[in-house]
Amino acid sequence: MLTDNAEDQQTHDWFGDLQRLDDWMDQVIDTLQQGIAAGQSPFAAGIFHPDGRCVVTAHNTVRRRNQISRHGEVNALDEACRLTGRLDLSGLILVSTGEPCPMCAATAAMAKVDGIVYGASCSDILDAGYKMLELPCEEFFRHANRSPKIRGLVRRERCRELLMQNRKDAS
Ligand SMILES: Nc1nc2[nH]cnc2c(=O)[nH]1
Repeated sequence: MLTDNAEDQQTHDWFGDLQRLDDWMDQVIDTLQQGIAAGQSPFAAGIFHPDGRCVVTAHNTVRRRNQISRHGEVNALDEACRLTGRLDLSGLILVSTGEPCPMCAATAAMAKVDGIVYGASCSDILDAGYKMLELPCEEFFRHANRSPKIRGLVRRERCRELLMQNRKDAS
């Protein structure tokens, strides 16, 4: 049975807590900047409890690993599964500096996350020269049998700026 405290944590209105969403995105942006310093593409993601606690953050490692699927979101989801020992991440929130592409959205759906928060939009990512399948995340989930709560454009200007400063064709 849940204690009162645990119940509070489960029912916390993270979706409407704009300060919390900004704080989460700031943590993920720090990880993105570590990725850039390590020569990686400007994307990162994290997995959080609704009560605020961070399970993990991870940046994109496509270049370092030479693996096309190593997007920030997939790395964070994989690592959260490893750390928690669960393949079912229901109750947790995926926070990403960029709108999840269909591969990342599908991985989030498989992991059953309760929510997705993203910064830069699909069109911001394309503007910075990163090709993605042009299917907005909300559109993807309209066709899926699970629908996490989705909150986009959190710290969008900062996430977009980091994309534009690290354009794909800049190197
Ligand atoms: N959302 C997202 N889009 C990308 N496009 C290229 N890499 C990435 C990534 O890691 N995340």
